[in-house]
Amino acid sequence: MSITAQNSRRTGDAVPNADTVSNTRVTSIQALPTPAQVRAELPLNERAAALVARSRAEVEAVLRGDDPRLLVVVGPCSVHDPDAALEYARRLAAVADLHRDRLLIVMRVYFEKPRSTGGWKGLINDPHLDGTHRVADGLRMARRLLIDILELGLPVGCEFLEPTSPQYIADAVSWGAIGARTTESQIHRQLASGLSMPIGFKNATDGDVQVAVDGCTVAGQRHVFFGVTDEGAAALVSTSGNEAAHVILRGGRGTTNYDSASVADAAALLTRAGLASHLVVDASHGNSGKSHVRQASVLRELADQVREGDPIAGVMAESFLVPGNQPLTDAGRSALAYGQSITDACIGWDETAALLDELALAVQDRREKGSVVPDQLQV
Ligand SMILES: O=C[C@H](O)[C@H](O)COP(=O)(O)O
Ligand SMILES: C=C(OP(=O)(O)O)C(=O)O
Repeated sequence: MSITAQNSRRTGDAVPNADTVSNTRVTSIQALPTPAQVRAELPLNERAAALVARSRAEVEAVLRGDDPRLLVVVGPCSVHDPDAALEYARRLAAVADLHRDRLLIVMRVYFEKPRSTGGWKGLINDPHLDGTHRVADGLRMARRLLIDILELGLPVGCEFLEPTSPQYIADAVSWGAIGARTTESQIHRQLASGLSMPIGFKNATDGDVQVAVDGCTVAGQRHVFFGVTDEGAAALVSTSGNEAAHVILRGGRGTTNYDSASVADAAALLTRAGLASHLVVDASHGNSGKSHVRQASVLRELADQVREGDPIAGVMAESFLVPGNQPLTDAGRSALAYGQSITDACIGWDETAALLDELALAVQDRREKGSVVPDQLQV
């Protein structure tokens, strides 16, 4: 029986039956192409796979303190226009190459947006920005863009939100995040335990860091949970645990936690949990009050903290071609300015390039001072 038929409230039915009690609030269910189909349409070539494998290992080495560089995850808050994201990637690839001895730059390429109170949920969920939710198009557009960016020699980082979306794209991803709104979710912790790349857990939106530490602990364990096969059948997934889970400090509602004392407090929580104390700090979100202007000054302060030897293995920033952000209105894509965020405000390209220079100098100074991130001593 079709969902529509199941949903019809048959007022004449005196006795509920299996059809009338199921899916009463579901308006449609549509099949998607399977992960295997989308991956076969848009395969990862050997060069791209080698870059993914190498950059995942490099990120892990930076997080352990075995690689003295600073991880920098930088890019738009969200991708809404693949052409603009690719133009950004071309510019970033050149800068990443310039700073490759001091910075390990991973482009932030976020396709899934967890929203506080609703709104556009990202390119995969609504790729045409018009409420049509052509998710099959979104999955293909996302995968195409990841492959194009890898072709430039640039590794990519994503947030993982839908539990089954990684099967469509995760082979092209070198670093991942579980966001502040899902960091306490068992489903996302289980997911992280099976993901192939290092995964950062954000502290919660209220600023609680312990939930992110717990996220790392749980993601490090083995799990068995519901999933789908590459061919789209219901399945049981067993995982080995992700030993490269780490904490991302992103501030909270009205509070920041990027300063040296907060970083030290978080490192102590990790040590108490028996985890390595390496950290990533997000200059955006709660740490900047979502102001791109403030975000740039937070990054400058973080550069000083790196220089002084704080246990900061990586930083994150939201940056795009044009500074600031713009609303997505009913006029949709046609009314948007090119290269400007439609979610959080981003630092513009010129300032981003200058900030990356400053971070590279800070890493150089840290090295010359001989200070190292603490895990280099502990692991
Ligand atoms: O990074 C993006 C946003 O901060 C996140 O998706 C939440 O956005 P919202 O608070 O505007 O919904
Ligand atoms: C939603 C994001 O961050 P957070 O989970 O820290 O709010 C994001 O980085 O897009």
